[in-house]
Amino acid sequence: MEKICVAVRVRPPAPELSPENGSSLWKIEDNRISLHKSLDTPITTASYAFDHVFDESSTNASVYELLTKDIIHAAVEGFNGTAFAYGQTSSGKTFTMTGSETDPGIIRRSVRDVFERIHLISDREFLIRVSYMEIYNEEINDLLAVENQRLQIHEHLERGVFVAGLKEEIVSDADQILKLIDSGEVNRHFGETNMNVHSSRSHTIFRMVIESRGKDNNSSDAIRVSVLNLVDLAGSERIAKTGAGGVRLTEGKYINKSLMILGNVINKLSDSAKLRAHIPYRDSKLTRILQPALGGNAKTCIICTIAPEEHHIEESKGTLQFASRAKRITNCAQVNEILTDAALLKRQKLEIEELRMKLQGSHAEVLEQEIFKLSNQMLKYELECERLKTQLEEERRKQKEQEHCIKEQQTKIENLNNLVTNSDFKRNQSEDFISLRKTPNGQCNVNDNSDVPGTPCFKSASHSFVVSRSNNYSGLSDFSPMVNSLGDVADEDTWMKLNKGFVADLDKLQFTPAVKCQFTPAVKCQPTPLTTATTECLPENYKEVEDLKSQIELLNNEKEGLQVKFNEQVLLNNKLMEEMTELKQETLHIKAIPNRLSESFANCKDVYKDVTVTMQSLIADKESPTVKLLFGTTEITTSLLSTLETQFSMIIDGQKVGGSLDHPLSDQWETLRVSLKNTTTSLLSDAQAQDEFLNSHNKGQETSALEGEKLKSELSTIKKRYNKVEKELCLDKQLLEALRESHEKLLKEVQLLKEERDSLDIKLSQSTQRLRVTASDKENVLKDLNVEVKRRKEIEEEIKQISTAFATRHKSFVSFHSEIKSKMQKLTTRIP
Ligand SMILES: Nc1ncnc2c1ncn2[C@@H]1O[C@H](COP(=O)(O)OP(=O)(O)OP(=O)(O)O)[C@@H](O)[C@H]1O
Repeated sequence: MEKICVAVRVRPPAPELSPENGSSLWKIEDNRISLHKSLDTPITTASYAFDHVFDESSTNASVYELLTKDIIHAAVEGFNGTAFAYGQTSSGKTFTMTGSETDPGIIRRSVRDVFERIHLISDREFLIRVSYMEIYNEEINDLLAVENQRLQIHEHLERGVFVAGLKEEIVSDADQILKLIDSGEVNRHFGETNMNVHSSRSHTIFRMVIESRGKDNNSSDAIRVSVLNLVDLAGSERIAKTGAGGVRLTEGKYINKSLMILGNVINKLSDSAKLRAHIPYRDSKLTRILQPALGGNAKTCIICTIAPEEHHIEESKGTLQFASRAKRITNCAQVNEILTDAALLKRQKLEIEELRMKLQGSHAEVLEQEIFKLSNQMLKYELECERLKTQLEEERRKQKEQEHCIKEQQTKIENLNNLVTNSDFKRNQSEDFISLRKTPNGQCNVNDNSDVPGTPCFKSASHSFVVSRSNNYSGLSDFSPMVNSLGDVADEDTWMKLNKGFVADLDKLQFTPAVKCQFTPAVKCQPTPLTTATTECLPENYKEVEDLKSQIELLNNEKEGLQVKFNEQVLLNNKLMEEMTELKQETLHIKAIPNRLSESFANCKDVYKDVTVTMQSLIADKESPTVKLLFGTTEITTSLLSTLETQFSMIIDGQKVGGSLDHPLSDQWETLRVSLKNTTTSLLSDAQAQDEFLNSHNKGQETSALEGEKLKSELSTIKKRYNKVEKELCLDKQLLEALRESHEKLLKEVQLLKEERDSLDIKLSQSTQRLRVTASDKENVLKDLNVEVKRRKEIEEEIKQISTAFATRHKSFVSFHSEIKSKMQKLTTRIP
């Protein structure tokens, strides 16, 4: 484990502002930077120490030499490496990473240094690939291929986190890379703000993948692959100071948000491991890409840049606090090797041979193997747990999708039900109307005097036929454009919190309402045209409506069946979760075993020491060969015991211990137990023989007899202790056996559960398929119904026209009738 290397660099004051207050308020002494009030009084609360502090006169060459060089060299050796610049806008990040013509920055120096280094390594051959990307407004663009925009991040078991579709150029010399960088720079987003005429509006990541292998083509040689990331972050900015508006404002908001997430990640990582909760790497593309550099397996350095001007003091303090927290982060860098099968085999053989040499003639090997086996088992459990966890999460996601799908179906069915109810109601109305219009013998009584001029009034109760819109429609969410929803990010308060190490509540910064509605307009915004229809049913359509109704009932039944299956699936998943918890507990038990073994072993060591001390005290002639042999044996055994103790502590600390896995567990324990017993018994019997010998020679001498008694009692105490240790060992063995059995049982159960889950998965997918078919059926039904409604409307229109024509004709008939009548009256009056 090694800490991230953190340095601070103060840029020279801007020419137009210099000298603002005579001299800088920041004082640098060795690797410490502190804020001084005027008259040179230091402010104690604002004093920070880092790995390096570079003052205004420092050059990129010195920064590279002291901070980055080692990481670049390590990258050539196979370690992942990352260097990035962090700081407020215009504080000198790009100057540090890219540099100027006279003083090239870290990126250019690294490129040259990598090739110089490679030329010095004569026994390996190298393959270098480079890529250059930027994260602009939370979208990844390829700077080496402009057509590659909005690239996605993916995760792979072996490759880790990677950007899909990013162009990687294979290069053979430094100049080629520098040309590529120049071409990439052209595509980078820069913009002018009040703070910086050439301000980076995106985070850029220049990446070199360095692969190497031995030149002699030895099959035992592994391929080393390391990734070197050189990152120039965009600077945090206060909108009031940058005077940003329009595009610049949007960019500023995205920049501040991603830096805030980076700050959150650093905060969480700087907490002690116990307090550390979930690290929110996934909250931004930047933190996802930098994940290996932050708490991962890379060698990392951060250069935090600050502006010396007095009006930037608050921002500079924020940057220094960020740097202080970053300093607490530890990474676990290791050479990244890809081993071929042959290389792996050869390497393991060598390791085994080495161990054998080390522990030759001792039983420690058995213990070693045991330890290795145990650590392997633990690793296996942990991997299994991780895998099950991922599966479970996937399962839950599927469930949610299913739930969502079922809800949608429910809404549709409810709409259809409404429609059918509505149609029934209208049908009743129609029937009432028709029965009103019919004479008792079934004939239409259109000439009924009570209804003259007799136009049928289908609209009489039209308002009661209007069905209200579904909730889905009326409940459209108000969504604002994405940019406005980011308002929280860019305001100054939030910015200040960011700089003071405040952990932002990211939920506030989510785009949920706007984005959700943008992505699901079909679901949210779909109107339900049928339910707004104001139509009436005619008798000839009853049957069709009845058919539709029964179809809908069928669909409802099917939906209920699916719901039941879904509930079953939820239950099963819960069960799986319980099993997982049990498995975890088992793993904890197993993890505790090395501790217990270590204790038993320490006891064993004590007993052995007691035995040897007693033996030595029993022997009068210190120069005898027995004594020499005893001393020799004691030394060897003690050193062996110490080695084993170290191995145990390594296991407990979670380090890897080499060994072979050939023997079964119980055999190893048995061998150890027997060998310990034999050794101790032989030592004891020797000691007893010595005891008897001494006794026989000192017979009659009272003092010696007493001494003999004392020694005897000591020996019996030792014997008792030995028996106790032996029992403990037996118990441990039993415990291990029991744990192994329960683990096997659990594995079987997990297998069964997995099979069950798979079969449920299949059922679920079948159900989903059926649901889809049902949905399309429903769609068809809806279409039919639409057609029907249209037809009814047309009929209604026709009836209206007929009624109007009838009314006109009736009117003309009435007027004709009255005309005739008046004519007849006139004629009648004329007739004498
Ligand atoms: N150490 C330095 N020596 C000389 N000039 C510097 C130094 N650091 C920065 N500058 C100058 O200060 C100005 C701002 O620097 P730079 O563009 O590197 O800032 P930045 O932090 O990358 O800003 P932004 O985040 O807006 O991109 C530039 O004109 C740069 O040349």
